[in-house]
Amino acid sequence: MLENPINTLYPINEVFQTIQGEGIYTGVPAIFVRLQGCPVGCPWCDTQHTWEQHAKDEVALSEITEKTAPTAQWANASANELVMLLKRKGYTATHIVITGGEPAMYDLTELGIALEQAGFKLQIETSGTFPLRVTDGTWVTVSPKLDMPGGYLVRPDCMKRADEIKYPVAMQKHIDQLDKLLASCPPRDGVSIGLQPISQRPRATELAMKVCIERNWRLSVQLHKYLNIE
Ligand SMILES: C[S@@+](CC[C@H](N)C(=O)[O-])C[C@H]1O[C@@H](n2cnc3c(N)ncnc32)[C@H](O)[C@@H]1O
Ligand SMILES: Nc1nc2[nH]cc(C(=O)O)c2c(=O)[nH]1
Ligand code: SF4
Ligand SMILES: [Mg+2]
Repeated sequence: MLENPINTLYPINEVFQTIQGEGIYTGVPAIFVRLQGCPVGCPWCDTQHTWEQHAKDEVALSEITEKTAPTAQWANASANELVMLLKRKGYTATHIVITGGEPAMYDLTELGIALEQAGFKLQIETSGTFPLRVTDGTWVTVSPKLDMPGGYLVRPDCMKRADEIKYPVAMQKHIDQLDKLLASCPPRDGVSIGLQPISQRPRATELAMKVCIERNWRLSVQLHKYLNIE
């Protein structure tokens, strides 16, 4: 097999334009490209329809942009096909968020180069459990996943590459887990750390606010869920 295949195909679950609802870029208009497939298995994951990639769910790329509800359907697209699709759609956002599923399962270099050449700024949302293959200019948001059923470990190299850490929390145990991770795999100096309450639970939000104030960390509330947008 070629080391660096040209025309990598990416399994695309959905493409849509909205407002970034999480992390440092909250509020920024963004095009989301959601890739299919994730083996990490977070029990509270809000995109479980992306976990499995079944052949029976493969559809044409044109069907992906017409989705009106979340489904497990996906379509293969090359980086160039995706750029052409974005141009056809006439989106106004210049910020692209590659998410999933777990997008770091795929080599995103070719996709990043094509999108950057087309004038877009890239951000990836990742659990930090797969080696990152992204362009140097890609903004990397690592949302570490610890002790999840899939048994994947957070990688120190992902923690070092992170431009932002965004940790989902519901209880004190999660803060303790994060503290341990930060001690063993420290991010670079000055990297923003944010806490994201799991599923808008009031107790989770209270805990996240309290710890953010104590530590001078950022709160990430999944703005899109309060606004009822995608
Ligand atoms: C669906 S994941 C996809 C990207 C990647 N697999 C990851 O976990 O970062 C996108 C973001 O949503 C967060 N997330 C997923 N389910 C959530 C939930 N129920 N409440 C809060 N955040 C959630 C994840 O932690 C991650 O930051
Ligand atoms: N509006 C909006 N913002 C988001 N930020 C990260 C998301 C994701 O699913 O990765 C997400 C999402 O699904 N919608
Ligand atoms: S790693 Fe991300 S996509 Fe995968 S189960 Fe966890 S939150 Fe969901
Ligand atoms: Mg989401």
